[in-house]
Amino acid sequence: MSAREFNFDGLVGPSHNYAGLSFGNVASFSNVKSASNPRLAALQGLAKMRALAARGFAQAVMPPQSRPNLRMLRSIGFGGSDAEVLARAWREAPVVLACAYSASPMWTANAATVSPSADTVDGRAHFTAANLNNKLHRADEHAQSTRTLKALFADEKHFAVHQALPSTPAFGDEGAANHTRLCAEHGAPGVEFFTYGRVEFDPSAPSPKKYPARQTLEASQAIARLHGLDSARTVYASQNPDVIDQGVFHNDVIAVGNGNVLFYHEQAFADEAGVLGRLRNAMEAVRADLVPVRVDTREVSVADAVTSYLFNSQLLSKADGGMALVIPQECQENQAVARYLERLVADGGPIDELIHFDLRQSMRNGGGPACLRLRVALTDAEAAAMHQGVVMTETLYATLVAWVEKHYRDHLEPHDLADPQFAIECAVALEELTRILGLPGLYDL
Ligand SMILES: NCCC[C@H](NC(=O)CCC(=O)O)C(=O)O
Repeated sequence: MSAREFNFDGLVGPSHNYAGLSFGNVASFSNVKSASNPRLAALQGLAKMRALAARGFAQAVMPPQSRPNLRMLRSIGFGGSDAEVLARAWREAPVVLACAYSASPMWTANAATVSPSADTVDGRAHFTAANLNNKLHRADEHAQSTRTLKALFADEKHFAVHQALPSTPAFGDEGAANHTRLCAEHGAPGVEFFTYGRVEFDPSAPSPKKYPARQTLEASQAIARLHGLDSARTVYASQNPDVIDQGVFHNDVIAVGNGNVLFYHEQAFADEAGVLGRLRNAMEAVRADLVPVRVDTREVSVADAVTSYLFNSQLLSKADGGMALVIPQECQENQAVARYLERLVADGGPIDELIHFDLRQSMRNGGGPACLRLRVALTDAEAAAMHQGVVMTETLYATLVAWVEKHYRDHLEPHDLADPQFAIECAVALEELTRILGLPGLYDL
């Protein structure tokens, strides 16, 4: 059956800020407490959505989550009126207040793992919201992610939306950032490729020493079961723990796949040859040949990959049969990466075009083009059955730009989070957004 891959990009929320909350994510740590520009962040994200939609790629928008997360603050003992909760949290636990204000749901690659209907036993598209339990500021996202996915993909004839896995270290799950689908074409059965950083019940398995491994094998296996995947077409691979310790906190910082192409760094996996062998075998079952595009360390070091986010790119199939790599402009500012990319598109391989965007506001928190989008391959019938108000069009783009310009601040510093007026501003903005997107009751306020 023919299908198209929709990219659901996260709309950056009005409280986008830099709080250094993600230990192991180099950019987040280095920009702690610097001033952010939520308006610019949202406009940069929207510009990417619009440009890709205008090129004919299927593009949709995923709404932000409601911030501040007063429910979380109240659950840990901050009481009284909303203003009192915020004032006391600011006084006693400013980092926790920043967690309650994080706009991190903008990185929708972490919202869920998605298995298209061509891969699942019941022929429905399956979604499991990621519990993101490794970080306080992200650990509550799954509740709204589930709610949002249920609102967008409500038709149970076509879609199954699962609750997040139990929120315990054994089931650490970061969603599609550690999940890749390889296939001959989006509508055909594919191979689902899960990467993990740690195995809870095998202490002898490789794991990083310095930074946390956010995804476990047990979580990936649970998702494959929930989605009803065929074990012959499901591959698990350990990330290389040494690269996690160099800032590769998600596999999508060092590898990206699309169609039958896997673009990856030679140090991405603990056992490169074994992984490629298993992928090749699994792909035989779907009559597709794996095309690995391997980047050697002598061409691009892991450090250059982490600062430029070369692999946190989107790899998109074009109508002409080629593939475009959607990269952040940091790739062109890094000499080794820029030189590599020139050769890549000239060498006659599957990737023949570069599309670059200024996503600096997101990049400063460690989120590149790939972090900002959730891939959902949908047949025509499924695409017609999902909520239509989020599909990116020129009209929606213009409406959202006007909405951002009306509601978003262009300068946000840590102390602004203590201002009760700011919480009201955020609530008013999202209330209007539910009307723009035609999603009344989206938020459980
Ligand atoms: N897929 C990209 C995710 C980036 C995200 N950054 C953050 O949450 C940084 C937030 C801050 O530090 O304020 C993370 O590490 O999970």
